[in-house]
Amino acid sequence: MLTTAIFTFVALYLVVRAVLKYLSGLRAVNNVPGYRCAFSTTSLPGMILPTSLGKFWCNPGPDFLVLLRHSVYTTHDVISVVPYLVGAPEIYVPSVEVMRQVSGYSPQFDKELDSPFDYVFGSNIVTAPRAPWKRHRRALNPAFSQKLYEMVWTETITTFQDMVATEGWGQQDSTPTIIMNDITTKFALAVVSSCAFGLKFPWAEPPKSADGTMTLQESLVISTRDAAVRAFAPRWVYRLPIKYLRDIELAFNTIFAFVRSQIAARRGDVQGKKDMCGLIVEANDEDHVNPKAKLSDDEVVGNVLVSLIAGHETTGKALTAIIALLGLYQDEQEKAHSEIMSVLHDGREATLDDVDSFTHLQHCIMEGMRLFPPLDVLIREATEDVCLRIPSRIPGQKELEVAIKKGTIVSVDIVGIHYNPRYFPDPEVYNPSRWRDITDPDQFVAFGYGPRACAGRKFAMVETVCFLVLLLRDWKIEIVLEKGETPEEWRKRVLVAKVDTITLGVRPAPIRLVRRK
Ligand code: HEM
Repeated sequence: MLTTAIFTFVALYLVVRAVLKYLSGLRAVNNVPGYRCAFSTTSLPGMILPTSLGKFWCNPGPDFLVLLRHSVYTTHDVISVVPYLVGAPEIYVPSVEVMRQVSGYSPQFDKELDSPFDYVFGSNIVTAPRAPWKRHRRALNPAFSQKLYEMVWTETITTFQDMVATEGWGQQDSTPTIIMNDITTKFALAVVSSCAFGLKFPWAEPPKSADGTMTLQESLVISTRDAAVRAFAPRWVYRLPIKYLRDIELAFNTIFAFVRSQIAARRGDVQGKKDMCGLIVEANDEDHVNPKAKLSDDEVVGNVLVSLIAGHETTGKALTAIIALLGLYQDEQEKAHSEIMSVLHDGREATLDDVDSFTHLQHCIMEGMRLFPPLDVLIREATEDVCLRIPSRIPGQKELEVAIKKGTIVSVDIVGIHYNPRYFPDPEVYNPSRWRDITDPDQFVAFGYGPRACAGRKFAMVETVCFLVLLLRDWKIEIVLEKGETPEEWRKRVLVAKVDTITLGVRPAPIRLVRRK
């Protein structure tokens, strides 16, 4: 009897709580239409559970914007997600104008004040809200210097040569089928490890976990993909005999052991190298010269870890999409090749000073990142009640004013902006030359906007340009079709965007390199 009464009371309490949460969520987003579901997309369960938009069970999850980009915004300029169980109410907008309002310098918006990734990785430059972020940024800013970009250029060449030699492509006229995703992520990790941490990463022998069962790259892939599980699951679950959970435990142990060993080595290094890792460790010194840039022990670990993650997953995924598109659109590849040969007409090697001369190549890169931006949203939280001014998708219509409440998450939808026909006519078409006529630099949102824009933008661009110059100068990229498959069918099979908790990329992309005569 008593048990039934307690059960009924608890059930009633939960239902009332859910209804109140739901109603207050609707008020917070000013009743903007959208998805009504148990979990918000930025909550841990919302991130872990797959996207499902059924009538009886709705979880927008990580993929809904990619899946619905053709339908959602054809009828709405803004949508909301209102959860009744876990998470804050959310607004999504595919608008450059709103991005300026939300991701600019306004104190009305900040990064999420309680990011789940802070629990997993430690407070860091990427996820920290404004106040601690200033310290993080001061500590890391000096690392992003001309010296770093020179190192990125040199390391990209060295790693490229190591890759070609180790893979045995040097002696061949044509390579076997390559799954580009595997190559590019490993490549980007090798470059960032070397430039940011001074850790050489031989192509044949990538660093492994202490027991030799997991490479550093595998542990980073799992740590990023399953960060939400790590934040959500209690520690005891990792003792269960479930391979998936055991792998997560091993991945996190490997990555934390690696990062701590790098930090310890730097502390013992009296010369103190001024690369990214050296600067982060220095900012933790007892007698650090600038107290406004001092970092705690956990912040040191957090920053080293996210620099590794931010510096390789994104670049690797962007490179795969760009290479796959160049393989599919041979005319654009030939234009990029001709440009490279004309810049290097006297047969010399390219240098960092040449980067700006590869205009068409840069447009191919931007167009690839427009179609497949490695980060699909800029997530901010309203720090006070605020009115969003949202332009209409219909020419001549008045802008919409949406009053949202403090605590609402406002996500600037990068995919939505990059596929918005107001900014990019025929947005589905791969057309690198469109960038010749685009005068507003804010329309390219792949690296974010405002004070929190990507600190590694130049790092990534230098690496990507250098990689593609080396590749396209000597090799022709060809897509590998299945038996009876047409290039259009290959496009539909491979060039499909998928979000892996944090980053967006294409499906496994089979290509072949054919040596240019
Ligand atoms: C194609 C490659 C890359 C893409 C598309 C990319 C994209 C982005 C975006 C969109 C943001 C802003 C997130 C926000 O506003 O919420 C960001 C921030 C950041 N990125 Fe990147 N990134 C790339 C490569 C890199 C690299 C190579 C590094 C470092 C080596 C890096 C380091 C950072 C850092 C430190 C931040 C945080 C900046 C701050 O809040 O002050 N990124 N990135």
